[in-house]
Amino acid sequence: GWGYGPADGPDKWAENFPVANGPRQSPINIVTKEAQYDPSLKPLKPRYDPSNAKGILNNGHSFQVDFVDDTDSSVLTGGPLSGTYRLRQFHFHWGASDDRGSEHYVNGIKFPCELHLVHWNTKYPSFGEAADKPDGLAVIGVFLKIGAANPRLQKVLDALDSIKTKGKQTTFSNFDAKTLLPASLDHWTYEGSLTTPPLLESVTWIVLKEPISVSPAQMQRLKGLLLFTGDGETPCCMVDNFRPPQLLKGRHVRASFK
Ligand SMILES: NS(=O)(=O)c1ccc(O)c(NC(=O)NCCc2ccccn2)c1
Ligand SMILES: [Zn+2]
Repeated sequence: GWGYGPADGPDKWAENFPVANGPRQSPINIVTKEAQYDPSLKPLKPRYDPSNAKGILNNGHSFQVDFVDDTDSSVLTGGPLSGTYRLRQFHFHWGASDDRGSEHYVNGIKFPCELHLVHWNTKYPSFGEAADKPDGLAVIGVFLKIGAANPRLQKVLDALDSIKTKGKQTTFSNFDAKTLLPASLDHWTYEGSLTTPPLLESVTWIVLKEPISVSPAQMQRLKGLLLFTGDGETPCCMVDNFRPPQLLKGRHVRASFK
């Protein structure tokens, strides 16, 4: 399988996933001066139902909180999107130390962590069907910066102790993903891809300008997760699970704000 180490990491992904060298790969470095304000972008409208939260899973390269996505009760509309996108899961990327961890950069600045809220276009019958269509997915990226402890993260962090190793999952109910979003929904948007294999070029990226806070102690708990291992193998810490920025290849980033 793929991972983030020297033998199976981002520099090796093109061997099994040639789209890694494609025209709309993610993440990217967002150069804010080159992002054009687009007044036609509508306000972003995340409408999430906390009762759709289902479970939390250690998938071996991150952990994700999964949502029931068989109705339109937790959806994203607006921004650059036409149509309705259903919330499927959210997950994080982070570093071994706080000087790295995010996938997107802003003017070359890295954040210690980045949250991704993954949605799929309901014009398709399922996530799997949507995952390889050019307008199939929409991911909201939220930067986390070191500061005051973020009480909204606590419930997620408290669940990590029960999913220490790859494949472990546990129920995770009644969680409002909207509480993880910052006050402002100002964003940059561009056409990109999944940032992990299979690197499908199906994602409309919506990267929020305003970060949310995370304390050093809270970051520490993320780093305590074990990954890339199943039970019984030598445990190693799940850290540095981020892909570096990819070439723009002629793409334009739009801004929803002046
Ligand atoms: N990091 S990201 O771009 O937000 C992102 C979002 C949703 C995803 O499914 C992935 N990647 C991921 O889950 N890869 C392994 C499972 C998979 C996902 C899609 C199609 C086939 N197999 C990455
Ligand atoms: Zn991600």
